[in-house]
Formats: sequence, C-alpha cells, structure tokens
Amino acid sequence: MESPSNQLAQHFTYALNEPSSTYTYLLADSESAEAVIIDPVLETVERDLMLVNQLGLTLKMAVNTHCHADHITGSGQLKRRVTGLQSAISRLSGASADLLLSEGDTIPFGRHVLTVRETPGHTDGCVTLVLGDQSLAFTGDTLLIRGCGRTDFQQGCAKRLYDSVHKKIFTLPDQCLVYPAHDYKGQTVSTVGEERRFNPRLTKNLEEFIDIMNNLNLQKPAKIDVAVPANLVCGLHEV
Ligand SMILES: N[C@@H](CCC(=O)N[C@@H](CCS)C(=O)NCC(=O)O)C(=O)O
Ligand SMILES: [Fe+2]
Repeated sequence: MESPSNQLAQHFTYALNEPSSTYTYLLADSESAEAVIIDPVLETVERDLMLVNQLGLTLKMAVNTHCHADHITGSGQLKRRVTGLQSAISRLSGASADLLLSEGDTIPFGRHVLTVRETPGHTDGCVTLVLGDQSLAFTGDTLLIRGCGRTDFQQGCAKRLYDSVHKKIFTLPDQCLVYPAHDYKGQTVSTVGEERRFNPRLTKNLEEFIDIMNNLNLQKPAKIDVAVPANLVCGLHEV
C-alpha cells in the first residue's frame, strides 16, 4: 500500500490555533491541485489562504466536522474570498452550508475522496472523515488523542459517543492515522490501533466510560455563547 505522503503530496496539519487549540487540515491532490480544508478557524483564514495561494491549490470544499462550540468557523469567510468554494457540514448538525452531509457521502478532491461516517455523541451532528483507502481519519471532537470530546452540552451523549467510536472508528485499520480537531497537549497524530489500546477513556467498558464522562468537571468553552450561533450560519453571523 502506498504511504499517505505518496498519495497526498500536500498534506498539512497546522500549528494550534490559540486559544482554542484547534487543528485545521489542508489536503490536496498533487496531480489536479484540488484541495479540501477541514475545520478552518475564522482567525486563521489569512494564514490558510496564503498557503493555498503559495501552493497554487484550488480550494474546492471547506468542511466542518461539527458545529463547534469553542471557536467560529472560517468557512464563511473563506467562501467570500475563494470563487467556487463550497461549504459542508452534517445535516444533523442543524447548521447551514452548501452541502449537508450524511453517512456514506463523499467529498472528492482530484483522485482522492473523503467518506463521511456519522459519529454522534459529542454533538448530534459530529462526523469523521475517512480518506478513501482508510489510511487517514479526521475524527473532529469524537476521538481525541488519548481522549474524546466532552458530552455535557450540545446534545452530548456519552453512550452515543462510545458506540460511535467503537463502531465507526475502532473498526478502521490499526494503522489508520487519527487526526483530531483539537489537542491540548501539543500532540498531533495518533493511530486507530494506538487509541484502541491506550485511550484511557475508550478502553473502559460502557458503564465506566459514562462515569468518567459524567465527572470530567470541565469549564464551559469561553466562546460557546458566541460560537454556536455563529457556526449555525457558517460563521457569517454579523451579516
Ligand atoms: N477551554 C476550552 C474548551 C475546552 C473544551 O471544552 N474542549 C472540548 C472540545 C471543543 S468543543 C472537549 O470536548 N474537551 C474534552 C476534554 O477532555 O478536554 C475553551 O474555552 O475554548
Ligand atoms: Fe466541539
């Protein structure tokens, strides 16, 4: 099997966006230069556009893994700046976008394709995006490195998250690389096999998992009251 770096000549994980510690991913097909951006952040739109332009990419799709609670998406601003760019988010998120995604839908870019797996639990509308050959998975806030998304707001449900991870992510090949939407310790990538063996939450049984999730005692994201309404309209709330 070809390595992911051979298949995707340009495959970038970005530095953390402070203060939300969000990872934005830019994937491009080396032959056609068609590209997809995953989970862009409003504050880093200029950075992302500079890279897209430097590399001569044609940005086709800006896709959000869910309606984020901690930052405002850059999708709407990117759409204003890039002719032909479409936005996408899951239908179940309740948010507006050009494309409302459901289980099994595909997002093509050049010779490549991302396939949508619905992975609710952190929110109703969470999805995981899996590269066609199952070598890469963008898990949003469903599966974090040695962690997972919280389930105490935005229709969160620990049982649903547990089922999503076990049925839709842990069924991918062990060597599939896991790219989450956030990391709070600077970790950048994991694998399905690693998380299946070492994730301190998801290796527990369901009852223990629910207990862990009920006792995280995390502070509410600082921007939640602004971010959620904004993200329901693609980050274009002020117009
Ligand atoms: N302090 C941050 C918010 C941190 C947070 O709540 N992160 C979420 C993911 C973004 S919605 C989460 O699920 N965390 C799980 C965990 O175990 O940390 C802020 O104020 O933005
Ligand atoms: Fe989130």
